[in-house]
Amino acid sequence: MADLWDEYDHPDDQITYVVESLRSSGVEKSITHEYLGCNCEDKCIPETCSCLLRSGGHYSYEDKSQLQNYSLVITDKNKPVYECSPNCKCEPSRCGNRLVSFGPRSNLKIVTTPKGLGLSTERDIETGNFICEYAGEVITRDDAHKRFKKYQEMNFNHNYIFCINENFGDRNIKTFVDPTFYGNIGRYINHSCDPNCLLVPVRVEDEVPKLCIFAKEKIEVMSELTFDYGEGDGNISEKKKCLCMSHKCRKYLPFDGTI
Ligand SMILES: C[S@@+](CC[C@H](N)C(=O)[O-])C[C@H]1O[C@@H](n2cnc3c(N)ncnc32)[C@H](O)[C@@H]1O
Repeated sequence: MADLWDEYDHPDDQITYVVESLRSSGVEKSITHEYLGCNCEDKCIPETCSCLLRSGGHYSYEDKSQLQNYSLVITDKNKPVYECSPNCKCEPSRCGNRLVSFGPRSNLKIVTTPKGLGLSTERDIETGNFICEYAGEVITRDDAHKRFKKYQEMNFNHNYIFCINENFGDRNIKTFVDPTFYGNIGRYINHSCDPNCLLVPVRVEDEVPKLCIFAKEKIEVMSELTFDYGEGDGNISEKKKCLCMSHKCRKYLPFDGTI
């Protein structure tokens, strides 16, 4: 966290900009550090790198110096995606398994939309490219419920609390992120029932995933970036009318009734 920086800020100074998610103390206690990282002496390749061998995805790229052009390729949906981390022995400048830990892409812009503020791009984006993390406070399920109720009582216009629900075999993992007061540029991404982005949990250094937004398709300059809040079982929200205007619109914002 200490070295990470990005070029963005919030238009509202009541919101604190954080470059990556912060963990509330209740969440910190549940972290296990069983896996320490790979022992690759040179670059990491899928056949030998222990991070890539345990990962459900890898990045494909032409030129290691062009991070913005990396694309995520999911190879096994039943495994979490793991990036190499400072615990790994590989040389960061040669390792191709590090992307989201370097922060969001450039040329993102906060815009005004009928859904409130939104996020758009001032440059074309290719399929699979990384956009940014949906960063905020990682909170417990209990806290998510309490905060949601509190924010409703305070008549907040928007709900930012997001729950990602992952299933790996018998294992179910729910991660709750709240960027209401501490968040990054990702908190402005609106929902669409026909989105151009996708949320993928990526693990760097620990088992609490970063909620990472990738381009689902080629995105043209000045397009609004959206993802489907319902994909990972979605945000915690009241039934609110969806304004995505797509022909696939499901009429209401997704609501996660399972949490
Ligand atoms: C993560 S915030 C997105 C940024 C927000 N629009 C803002 O102004 O800060 C999620 C909230 O934005 C609004 N929103 C997002 N997508 C929407 C949609 N498709 N239709 C209507 N409202 C939407 C809802 O109020 C939702 O609770």
